[in-house]
Amino acid sequence: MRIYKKDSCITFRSTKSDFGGLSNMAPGYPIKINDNWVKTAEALYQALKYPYNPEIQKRIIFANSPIVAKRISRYYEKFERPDWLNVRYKIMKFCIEVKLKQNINTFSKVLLSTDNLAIVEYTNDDKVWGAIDKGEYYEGINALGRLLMELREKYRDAPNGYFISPPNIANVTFLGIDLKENLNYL
Ligand SMILES: Nc1nc(O)c(N)c(N[C@@H]2O[C@H](COP(=O)(O)O)[C@@H](O)[C@H]2O)n1
Repeated sequence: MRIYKKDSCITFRSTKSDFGGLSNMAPGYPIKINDNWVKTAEALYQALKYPYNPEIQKRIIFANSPIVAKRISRYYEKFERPDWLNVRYKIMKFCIEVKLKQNINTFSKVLLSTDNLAIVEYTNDDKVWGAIDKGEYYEGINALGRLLMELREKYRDAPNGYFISPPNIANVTFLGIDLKENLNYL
């Protein structure tokens, strides 16, 4: 669990706020995977919970909004890959890396606009991906904020040499295509 003093971090929550582009729910950062457009990083992340079920993946990525994509995903929870809790951080890292790779000008601008401040996803109740309000500070694992900070450093260190690779885990499959073998989305 981490503590973030309010005066030394930037937060995001609503996709319409100043740093809203950092949210996985933010529109305007589409991702193309092997001829299939995925509207948000959230939809890609949710779809990758179901590598063995392309039909569920399609329902998720064709959802009208990322919130609905997440809701549909939750509905099919019992079909989630069994190792999901062990691989979810690597999958999330991959999703935001691809988001940056394919939206390099726009997303890098939002990311770099955070300077060196801590990035925190402020939530009401999700102390895993974000952090909750504790008065003068936020408290949570803030996994998404931390992955975004890592990504910011990686990109800032080598803006012209920003390369990514698929996660080093089994079964990263999207609509029947193994993303570790077919790399044309990179
Ligand atoms: N719908 C929603 N409301 C919030 O307040 C949130 N903080 C989030 N978080 C995002 O949901 C994703 C994680 O989903 P799982 O719980 O692992 O299915 C991730 O993108 C969080 O940033 N969502």
